[in-house]
Amino acid sequence: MFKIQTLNKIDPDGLGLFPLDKYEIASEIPNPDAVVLRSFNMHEMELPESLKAVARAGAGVNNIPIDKCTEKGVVVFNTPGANANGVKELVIAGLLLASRGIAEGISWAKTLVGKGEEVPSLIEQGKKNFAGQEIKGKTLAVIGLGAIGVLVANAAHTLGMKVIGYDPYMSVKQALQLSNQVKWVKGIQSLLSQADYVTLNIPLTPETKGYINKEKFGMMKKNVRILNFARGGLVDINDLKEAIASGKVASYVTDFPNEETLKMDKVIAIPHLGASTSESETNCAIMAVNQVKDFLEDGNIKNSVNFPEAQMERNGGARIIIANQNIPNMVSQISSVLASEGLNIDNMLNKKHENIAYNIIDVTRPEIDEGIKAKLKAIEGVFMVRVIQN
Ligand SMILES: NC(=O)C1=CN([C@@H]2O[C@H](COP(=O)(O)OP(=O)(O)OC[C@H]3O[C@@H](n4cnc5c(N)ncnc54)[C@H](O)[C@@H]3O)[C@@H](O)[C@H]2O)C=CC1
Ligand SMILES: O=C(O)CCC(=O)C(=O)O
Repeated sequence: MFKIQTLNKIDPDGLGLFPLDKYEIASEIPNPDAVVLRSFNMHEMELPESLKAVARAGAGVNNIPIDKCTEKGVVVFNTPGANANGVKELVIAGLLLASRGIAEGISWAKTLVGKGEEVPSLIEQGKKNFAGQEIKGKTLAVIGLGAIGVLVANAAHTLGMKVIGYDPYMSVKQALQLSNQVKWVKGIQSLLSQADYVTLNIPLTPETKGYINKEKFGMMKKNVRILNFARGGLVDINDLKEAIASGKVASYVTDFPNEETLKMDKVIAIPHLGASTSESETNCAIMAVNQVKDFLEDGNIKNSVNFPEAQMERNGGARIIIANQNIPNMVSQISSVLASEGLNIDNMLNKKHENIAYNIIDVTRPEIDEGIKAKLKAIEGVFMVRVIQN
């Protein structure tokens, strides 16, 4: 039986893919083989020795201690693109919220409760306070042309915006999906100096923390509107406060409010709703669960952020999976151990990601002695071994 711990509510269409004759699933469960989560912060959590996989039903993995997981041989998965359309739609709503007094106007209209027959005329008198601008013809700068950024860029173009994008690491797959009407800009200064609107669609990492700061505000035009549906930590909040006070920033729409931004003028705070649609939740959960199953049952890896892609058809025999440091002479030491046990390698895959090598080895015997694990683990540089019997 595999044990799955869920740290957030995971869509039942996904969780239902774990067959109950093979899997036990609970929010609290001793010795889990895998954790499935959304935004739960795992940084303070002790990682159980039994843990083999962590699956983020979503894109951002800044809530997961990736380095700690890697050291322990725990494979971390995410679900690239599975919620991108949900976020794109909310970013488009954000463009409109940043342009018109929609949020402020709605709050004001509610204050008229009790005014009876005067309400229609009060509405007509008060609406002048909430007038805005149209997005057509304005320039949107998209920072991060990944799954979400590309969808936002293409959609904004169809709404009549001039769209420019910046992503020094854009993948070929994303480049092929980007409309040829979106202008790819090489330098951040050039990008920001043209923008009426800026949308952030990059991950939060130690390198991108405080990415939008005093220096970047300095590159922007007056009255710029900023959309942050990526992570709160990407924006330096003290610098934002100054930029709002000086009139540089006309509106900051964020899916990640905190105590400070909630109190600030010109901030529209949304309670992290980017991926909160039934479609996104289902897509993410299905993808996360399928990836965990494939890993636990067959050692295959798809969409991991810390391990290489590795998929190999089973041959009907037992399978050994081994993770080791990516250093010379490992494969020959591993095969020597297997040969000394009289095991014949039928098929083998060796893949690398940064300083990790991952091996899938199928042998002809249907079952192998678990004791072999100790011998393989004793090889210097090997940090994870699993035997999957047929
Ligand atoms: N509000 C919400 O509910 C959601 C928020 N997100 C956030 O949005 C982020 C992006 O999501 P996806 O587009 O799905 O991820 P993705 O991985 O497909 O795209 C991220 C893109 O950012 C680029 N990038 C990384 N560092 C950069 C930098 N310094 N400058 C410019 N580009 C850079 C990458 O090359 C990549 O193309 C996630 O990491 C997550 O933090 C994602 C999903 C839901
Ligand atoms: O699960 C959620 O609602 C959060 C989605 C998100 O922020 C992400 O996928 O990075």
